[in-house]
Amino acid sequence: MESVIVAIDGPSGTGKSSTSRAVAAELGLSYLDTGAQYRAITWWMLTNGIDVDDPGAVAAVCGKPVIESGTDPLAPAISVDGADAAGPIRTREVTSKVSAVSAVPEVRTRITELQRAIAAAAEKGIVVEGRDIGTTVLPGADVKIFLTASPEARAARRSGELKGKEAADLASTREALIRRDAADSSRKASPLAKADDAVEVDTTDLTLQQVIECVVALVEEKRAAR
Ligand SMILES: Nc1ncnc2c1ncn2[C@@H]1O[C@H](COP(=O)(O)OP(=O)(O)O)[C@@H](O)[C@H]1O
Ligand SMILES: Nc1ccn([C@H]2C[C@H](O)[C@@H](COP(=O)(O)OP(=O)(O)O)O2)c(=O)n1
Repeated sequence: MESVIVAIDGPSGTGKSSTSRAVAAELGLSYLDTGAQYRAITWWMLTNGIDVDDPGAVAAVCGKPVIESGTDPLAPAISVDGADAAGPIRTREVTSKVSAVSAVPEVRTRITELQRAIAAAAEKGIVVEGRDIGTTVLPGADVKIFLTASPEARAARRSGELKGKEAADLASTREALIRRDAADSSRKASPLAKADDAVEVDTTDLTLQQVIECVVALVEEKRAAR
């Protein structure tokens, strides 16, 4: 069967990661979490004392960290300079700084190159999730999905994931999420946006299973039409 490239974009908490992993696993495709790559480079900047609010300082060193992404949807993995980074990239500190780092054009150029190389190497095809996959990274993707959901639904999903010290109340989770979406949507370099030819799926009142079925159906429809 010919390889297929699926781009899944949308704001935080719309279900991109869960949907992408499940669709890739079901269809035997590779999987790439591009948000994890931006989180990894942000984590490296913070660990190395770089002032992440200074775009010049970020641009000057953004070629240094070696970022490697696993592409098995059943075992998502990310490492920085050979060290497992899956845990540290999910802290609230990284989450609060990732929009500033990912707005730096030099960072985007570098990470976009990595993403295209990974997609090109995926023999059976790949599901790539992020913010600008359908518009910029892989504009020729076979299937493009743009997931949305109400801020209330997204905040409820996100705060359900946070535990212990990191747990925040619903209102502050909602505020942080809205702030990050606004930053990601308004930056100059490749902002969060729906591609003109993407299918928009509002997941507010859908179960995860329904979203997965919807995306699998769109991919199978595309394959059948070839
Ligand atoms: N349709 C859905 N209904 C309810 N919960 C969902 C749905 N889709 C995803 N979730 C849950 O919401 C949380 C955020 O999903 P995730 O896939 O990480 O979103 P994103 O990658 O867009 O930020 C996860 O805990 C996930 O299990
Ligand atoms: N293709 C992408 C993917 C993520 N980013 C940036 C912007 C996002 O706020 C961060 C983190 O993305 P991630 O998908 O991990 O975020 P959430 O899982 O939605 O919390 O990375 C980006 O600029 N471009």
